[in-house]
Amino acid sequence: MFQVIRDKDNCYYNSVDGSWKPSRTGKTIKIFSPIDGQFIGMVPSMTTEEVDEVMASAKAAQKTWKETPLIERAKVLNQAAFLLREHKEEIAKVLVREIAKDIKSSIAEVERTADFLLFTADAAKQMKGEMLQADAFPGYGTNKMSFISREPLGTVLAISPFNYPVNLSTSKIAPALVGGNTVVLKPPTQGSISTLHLVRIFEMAGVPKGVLNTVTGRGSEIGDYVVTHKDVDFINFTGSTEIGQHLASISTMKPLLMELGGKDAAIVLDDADLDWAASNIVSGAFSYSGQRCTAVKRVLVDEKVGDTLVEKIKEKVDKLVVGDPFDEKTVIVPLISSASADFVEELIKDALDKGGKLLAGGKREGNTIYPTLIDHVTEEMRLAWEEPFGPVLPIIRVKDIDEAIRIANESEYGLQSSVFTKNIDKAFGIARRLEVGTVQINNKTERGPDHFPFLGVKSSGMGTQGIRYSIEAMTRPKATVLNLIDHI
Ligand SMILES: NC(=O)C1=CN([C@@H]2O[C@H](COP(=O)(O)OP(=O)(O)OC[C@H]3O[C@@H](n4cnc5c(N)ncnc54)[C@H](OP(=O)(O)O)[C@@H]3O)[C@@H](O)[C@H]2O)C=CC1
Ligand SMILES: O=C(O)[C@H](O)COP(=O)(O)O
Repeated sequence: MFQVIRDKDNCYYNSVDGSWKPSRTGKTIKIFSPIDGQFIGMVPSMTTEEVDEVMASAKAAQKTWKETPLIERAKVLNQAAFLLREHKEEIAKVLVREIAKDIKSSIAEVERTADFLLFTADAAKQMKGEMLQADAFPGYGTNKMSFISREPLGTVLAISPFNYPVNLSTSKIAPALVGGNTVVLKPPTQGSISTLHLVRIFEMAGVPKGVLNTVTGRGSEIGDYVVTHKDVDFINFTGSTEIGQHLASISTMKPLLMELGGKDAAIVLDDADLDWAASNIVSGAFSYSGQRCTAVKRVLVDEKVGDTLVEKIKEKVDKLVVGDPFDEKTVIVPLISSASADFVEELIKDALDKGGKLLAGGKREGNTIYPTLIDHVTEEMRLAWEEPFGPVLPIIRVKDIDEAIRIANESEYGLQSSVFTKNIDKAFGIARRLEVGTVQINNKTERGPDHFPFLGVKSSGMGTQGIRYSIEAMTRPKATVLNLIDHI
């Protein structure tokens, strides 16, 4: 068992300049489990002075870290991957307690994160600079050459959401570090204990002093100060569109990479394999109780096959196991907070009040919303447009492909879409017209594998993540131009 540093009252410390520091003021935030409301621990609510210290340490450490050979930076990532695998059960259990993610998905999150680290270390070693020779522009000749290498940006501020505290922190930290940046990590408050376990792993893996630091505290209190801090050179944020837009409005002249909310549609054509579509839709919509940005959040089905598809979906929804996240069979877990459950209930009620047909669920116990399937959802209902971040799936029946594309594109979001059909020509034609970052043909919407580009358009994000893409986003080209004087 490895120890994450905390005091006798179970208050965790922050990683600052290579050591673990308690709150200087004694101001802390208590973390309770969404499963049963039990107290799990506390984290410091850091002050602006404490944040300044973190930023100064990251800035100072960057000078040495960027000169550290790539092979040494990559070794830290490889070692962290090894340690994560070694401690995956312990870390997964912390995830289960803190964010009520079912045990199978929690273990998968840790394993996936270890793979992410290994792949990032390798990808960085494959990246190359380039050389360009001057050409046709008037006044320039072949005596002029630009040697282009990649430079780190400085200090990256990483802000991660509650639903993947380990994985979505690492997807920012690893590409930033391997690119020669230092990192200040602001974890989600509900999820900060899991994240501090991850940071301890990095420390054990040999990350040098000041290279990876943490700032705990509520985003609503300390967030704006951190985001607008003069020593932050890049912001990598995953979270809600509302907060993302706020950060974009206050962070002037700082490059941003943001993955935000979604309302991913699964479009099902009349020639689709309906069994395959139904399995994908149910696992896409309900895993971790729908608390995934890429969850299938609406089905747009050709009315000719609507009844058959709905019957198949319902059969699977009825079998979803609701309950204890520590049980390997559980899929439907308590939502992260009662406010989230209230919001999901509100959307369900609105749909039912306006004529939606409840086929499954519609029941709540504490923060657990039973898997809910609502048929005959129309464009007047909020559920057609808003992101529930909970286990509720609306079915919208459409008369043809054009109507499906119109409704899919009318969303403010543009993360992903699925198209289920056996006609590959149609699939590509529809994919071309959908305003999203990724179209999945005959598969649920999902982020992985993690070396694919992952991005949202419209209100779903800015910039592109994915291993190589993230390294590129957190480094910049540096051009050194050679001018040959005696050019023959
Ligand atoms: N597209 C994608 O890849 C993903 C998108 N999401 C989206 O995220 C949402 C759910 O995640 P959730 O964690 O609730 O999202 P939030 O936007 O509430 O929080 C995300 C992070 O931002 C922090 N934060 C809040 N306010 C500020 C601020 N003013 N300045 C700086 N940081 C701040 C939060 O801290 P604190 O916890 O202290 O409030 C947390 O660490 C959903 O909308 C979902 O779609 C989630 C995962 C992936
Ligand atoms: O945080 C999220 O919701 C993710 O970025 C989605 O990842 P997943 O598709 O692998 O669950």
